[in-house]
Amino acid sequence: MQINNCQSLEEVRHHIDGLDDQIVELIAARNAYVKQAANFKHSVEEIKANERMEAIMDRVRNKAMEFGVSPNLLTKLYGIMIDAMVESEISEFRNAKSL
Ligand SMILES: C=C(O[C@@H]1C=C(C(=O)O)C=C[C@H]1O)C(=O)O
Repeated sequence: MQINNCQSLEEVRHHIDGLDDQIVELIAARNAYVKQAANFKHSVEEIKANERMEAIMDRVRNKAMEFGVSPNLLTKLYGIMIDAMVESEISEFRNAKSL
């Protein structure tokens, strides 16, 4: 991704706002796929998929280091995000079962 050399605070904030819009859209898309994962699982225990979570954390921490961002920040952000998405996957799973 190209990073512009900004000439004003307004320009900096314009880029930040644009990136925030994309981040929110990406999080919503990610959550939509996580919910679909419920279709392929058979129990709440299976939904939690701890091994997969750990693999994601490793991958994201490595990616963070590649891009010069704190791996601990990414661990915290992903921890919060995955916990919330697992909850939405569990709701999806329970709704599908009660149909
Ligand atoms: C989407 C899945 O289910 C859950 C949600 C995950 C995620 O948010 O990436 C990862 C593992 C599971 O906790 C999956 O098993 O792949």
